[in-house]
Amino acid sequence: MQVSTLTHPIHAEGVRVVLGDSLVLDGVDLLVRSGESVALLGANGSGKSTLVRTVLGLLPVASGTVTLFGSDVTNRRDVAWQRVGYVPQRIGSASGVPATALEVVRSGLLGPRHLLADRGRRARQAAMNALDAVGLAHRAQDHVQVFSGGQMQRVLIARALVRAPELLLLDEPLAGIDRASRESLAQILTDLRRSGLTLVTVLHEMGELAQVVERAVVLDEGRVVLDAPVQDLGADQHDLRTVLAKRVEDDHDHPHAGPPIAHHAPVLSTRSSQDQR
Ligand SMILES: Nc1ncnc2c1ncn2[C@@H]1O[C@H](COP(=O)(O)OP(=O)(O)OP(=O)(O)O)[C@@H](O)[C@H]1O
Repeated sequence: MQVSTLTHPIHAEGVRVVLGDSLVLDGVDLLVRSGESVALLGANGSGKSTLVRTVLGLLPVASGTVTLFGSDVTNRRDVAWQRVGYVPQRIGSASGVPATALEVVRSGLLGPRHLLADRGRRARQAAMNALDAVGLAHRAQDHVQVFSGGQMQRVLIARALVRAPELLLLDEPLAGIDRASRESLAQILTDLRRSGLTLVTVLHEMGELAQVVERAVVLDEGRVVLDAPVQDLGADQHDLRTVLAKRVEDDHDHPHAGPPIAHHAPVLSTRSSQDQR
């Protein structure tokens, strides 16, 4: 049976976003189906975070449409926000008022319709379950100020998971964390994916998340220049510059084959995210 496109977790069509004097997104199409794991890749300033924030209805759309689970994000009251979790680019663990991991995760239940939901045993249990999903239940009462970058990232994921979303968007979850934490994060996201969660992850490069991602959407200067299953990218999928250069060659040889690509290879950093921060 064919599922109506209206119910897809994300459906963006022809999205243009202007910030200041800049056209930051220029006709972006993005369809994310239920259960998919999609990486948004691209160089610094290519528009990845802007696309995520636009999908979340946080930025005005100059033209085009964005729907979340079939509801236009510009009509915020219509959107089923409890179905959507968002993990922003990592905030420093030392910032903000002192709070335990449990308190940070419970804050994920706050919101106009959840004013009372942060109290009581049910909320505590939901927060503990979310901490358990990221392997931090045993640190529930510890202050996040003492957490490492990787542990803080896991707390922020738990905060997004506490409402049991169906779609989780993560902005640069690997940035600035050590290798062991990146591997642990990859395992957590693998488990979440197996549980049926739809994942959209902003990345500079796939790195440890290569096994979690099934589709790569590459942005360059506000446009989608590649949208392809990861398995089609070949063995050298970690080096996107090589992949994209090859795609351009293939496109030249077989102009009608494969997904649409740009006529120039976008410059993508091959350095790790850590190097860039
Ligand atoms: N509020 C703003 N006003 C003007 N320009 C902006 C604004 N926010 C972002 N931009 C510009 O939009 C472009 C895309 O930024 P964006 O943060 O979406 O890129 P990105 O791909 O996520 O990059 P990074 O990996 O560095 O986070 C950049 O050139 C940036 O300078």
